[in-house]
Amino acid sequence: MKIAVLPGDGIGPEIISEAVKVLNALGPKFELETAPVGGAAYDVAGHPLPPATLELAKNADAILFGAVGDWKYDTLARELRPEQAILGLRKHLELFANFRPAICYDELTAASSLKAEIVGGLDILIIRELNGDIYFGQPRGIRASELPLFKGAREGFDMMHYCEPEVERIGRVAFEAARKRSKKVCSVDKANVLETSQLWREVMIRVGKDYPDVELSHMYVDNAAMQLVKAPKAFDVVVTGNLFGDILSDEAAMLTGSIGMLPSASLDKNNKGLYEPSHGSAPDIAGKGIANPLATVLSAAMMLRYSLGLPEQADRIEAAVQKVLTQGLRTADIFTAGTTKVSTIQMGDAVVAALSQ
Ligand SMILES: NC(=O)C1=CN([C@@H]2O[C@H](COP(=O)(O)OP(=O)(O)OC[C@H]3O[C@@H](n4cnc5c(N)ncnc54)[C@H](O)[C@@H]3O)[C@@H](O)[C@H]2O)C=CC1
Ligand SMILES: CC(C)CC(=O)C(=O)O
Ligand SMILES: [Mg+2]
Repeated sequence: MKIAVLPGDGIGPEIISEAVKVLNALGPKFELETAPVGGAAYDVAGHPLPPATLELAKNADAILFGAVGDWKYDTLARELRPEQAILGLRKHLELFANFRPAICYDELTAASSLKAEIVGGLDILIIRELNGDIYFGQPRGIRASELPLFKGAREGFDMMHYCEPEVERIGRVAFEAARKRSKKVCSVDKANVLETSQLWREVMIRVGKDYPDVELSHMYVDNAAMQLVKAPKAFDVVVTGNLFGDILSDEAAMLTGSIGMLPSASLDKNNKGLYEPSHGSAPDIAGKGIANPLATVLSAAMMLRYSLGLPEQADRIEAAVQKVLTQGLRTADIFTAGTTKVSTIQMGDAVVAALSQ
């Protein structure tokens, strides 16, 4: 089984090293091939997603991705920015279905910024559409305005856009996922204002008729943002577009204690996938050895389950993560009084040790 390993920038290489360490300790032999991506690729090849990296990703059975981006690339032309690498991979490989499970481990309720009774036992699944919306819509750009009131002033514009089949396919993914959980889907949109969302809602209702056993509800995104911190356990599967899903999943991350705990899977229609933590490259803590590698380790577990057909190995990793948390080991982002602070590498080592305990 061939895994493309793309560490990227910032904390990317630090957290990927720990996930690779865990994969190598499992038993099954994986063929791991590493390639530069993001700013690291721009530095060596002049492009954030060089053809060789894209080829490797296309030909692998799965992709393990760290994170891309750094402030030092912020002045580059948009097409050369590191973020284009992850957007490009998602688009080229048609990874349209992004699974972001937000689970609050009992041991981490104190690490959440919310009260324990609000987040204790939380287990929700955000399903974010990943190939459309305002992130990919055309036209977009910055130009001189033609608006009478602002004529000649610079204006920025991005097209929010969804085609009916795009909404339908992510809707089906969400309903199927809900069937394996508590049979509830909440579709989040802004249908009171946006045409795109009106279409989104109409399609969700139509697709929902094929899943009479699943309860479909709808919520405007502003209310969803509020309900996520008010009563997050009222949700089960949340399905939403690219932009709203990006924002809501970072919000949900804090319910679990830290964004360093939130893994993700980005899947195509055949369950080929890219696996990455939900967070970014965290340049503010890069190189300090304090990043939490667990979101990446848990993403590797999702990879074994969804793309590589090794659910028992995925279970082993998840059980090992549970064990290190029970042992009281915490990176700085989830540290609370009475627990033991460990580095990125120590956390990875502890997960490896827990695999055989
Ligand atoms: N998929 C990707 O590669 C993504 C890349 N980015 C890029 O990452 C860069 C930084 O973006 P930000 O908005 O700061 O988001 P970020 O997610 O990188 O960081 C936000 C905050 O969370 C903390 N954090 C993130 N991951 C952590 C971890 N594993 N352990 C402990 N703390 C962690 C950071 O230190 C920071 O304070 C930007 O260039 C952005 O474009 C952002 C999101 C996704
Ligand atoms: C860096 C962006 C392209 C995406 C992002 O923030 C995310 O996927 O969570
Ligand atoms: Mg994001």
